Amino acid sequence: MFIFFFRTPSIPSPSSLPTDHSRRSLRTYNNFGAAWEKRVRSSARIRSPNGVSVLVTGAAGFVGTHVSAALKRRGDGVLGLDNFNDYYDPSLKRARQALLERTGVFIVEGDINDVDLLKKLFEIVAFTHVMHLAAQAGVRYAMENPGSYVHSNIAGFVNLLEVCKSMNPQPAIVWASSSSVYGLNTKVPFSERDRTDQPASLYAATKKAGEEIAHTYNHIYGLSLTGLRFFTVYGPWGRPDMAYFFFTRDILKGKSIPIFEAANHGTVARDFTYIDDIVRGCLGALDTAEKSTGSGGKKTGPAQLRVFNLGNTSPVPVSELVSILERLLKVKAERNIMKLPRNGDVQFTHANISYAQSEFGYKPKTDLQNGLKKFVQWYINYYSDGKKADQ
Ligand SMILES: NC(=O)c1ccc[n+]([C@@H]2O[C@H](COP(=O)([O-])OP(=O)(O)OC[C@H]3O[C@@H](n4cnc5c(N)ncnc54)[C@H](O)[C@@H]3O)[C@@H](O)[C@H]2O)c1
Ligand SMILES: O=C(O)[C@H]1O[C@H](OP(=O)(O)OP(=O)(O)OC[C@H]2O[C@@H](n3ccc(=O)[nH]c3=O)[C@H](O)[C@@H]2O)[C@H](O)[C@@H](O)[C@@H]1O
Repeated sequence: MFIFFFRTPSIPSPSSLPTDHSRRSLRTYNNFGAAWEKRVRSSARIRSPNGVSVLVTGAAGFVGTHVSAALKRRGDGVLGLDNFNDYYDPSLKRARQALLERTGVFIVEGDINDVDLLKKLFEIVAFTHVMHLAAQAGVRYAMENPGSYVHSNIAGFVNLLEVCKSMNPQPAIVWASSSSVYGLNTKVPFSERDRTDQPASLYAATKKAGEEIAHTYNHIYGLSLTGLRFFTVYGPWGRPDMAYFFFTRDILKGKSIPIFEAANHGTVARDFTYIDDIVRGCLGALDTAEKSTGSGGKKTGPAQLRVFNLGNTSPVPVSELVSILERLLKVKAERNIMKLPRNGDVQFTHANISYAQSEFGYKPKTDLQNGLKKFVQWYINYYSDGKKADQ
């Protein structure tokens, strides 16, 4: 029996989303006017004595919004860049944009593949850092739209690095890799020294490729590069394509939810990590990033190259995630236990975070129960007024 205690929200399911991520040209974005340049400058203005100026790519995304807001709060100059693609409900990205605008962060609408736009942004602002979070995320969608992963995670990353390497001075770059690079690795907890040559999805393969590409640009051009392997991040303003988000929606709708199980009733588990912990990790990585050592495409000495796990260190079975949601939502889920399909998912993840702990004191503080409580509160509040719920 299902108990509905408020209006059931409805958001699009990932499978119904369009697969074409348009590549609009620079001109269609309405960039480059005097008013636009003024907004760019104002957003990137440093407001505290030790502040830095950061270009945040993927700023209208889940992690990008939280990181941009945190940087702005402490007085850094922050400029966002996002192409607002329709992988999931773009109105959620617009709502995050509105939230950031209220704090003084401007998001330029554009693609990281647009070299002219990137150069223009660096011409206006001498960014000290790039927080690169723009990517095609999601492990399962890679089977539907592989090209979008190549476009954003490989071509887009290379484009961004090409522009950064030719700057004088070059910015330091902190960017999002993924726990998915551990792929079929069975040694737990996952350490940065473990093998990452068995990706289970094209998404993971593009993130692993990103780590190798980072090595090349560090080696040849002296770019300072820090990759962050996030572990299944969740929280308010999250991503509708992720299980905790659409499980919430479907439990409330009374729709059955597919829960994956490994062979012989093996547990599928994730090291779910709360967004505030990830934000602290991102800022720690940024604050300890050393300067790049090149300028105008020429390296003058060795530069920093790092990769960190940012996880929670306590994996939780997906069935337990569902039980927590049931308690928080006060609704019983209709569970459809399914064999883990070969769809890009791995059976479990578990982070060893000692490296991030030693380098910048990373220490996750929020357990899944408390983190989901905050997510559910946000979800109910966000969708309760009928806001764009039926797209
Ligand atoms: N959320 C997680 O659990 C998780 C885990 C591991 C790694 N990551 C990585 O962290 C980063 C942020 O993830 P998220 O969860 O916030 O995802 P997200 O999809 O919410 O954010 C990514 C943003 O980048 C934008 N974008 C995509 N391609 C672009 C392009 N070519 N040009 C400009 N903008 C583009 C999207 O519109 C989106 O707003 C991604 O690199 C993702 O791969 C996320
Ligand atoms: O940590 C990471 O690197 C990755 O974390 C998440 O990927 P994932 O852990 O697969 O997160 P979800 O898609 O939310 O899945 C969470 C769990 O639910 C399970 N699941 C998912 C979907 C479903 O229908 N049923 C189900 O049981 C998955 O097998 C997985 O164990 C993000 O979606 C990726 O972008 C990110 O790179």
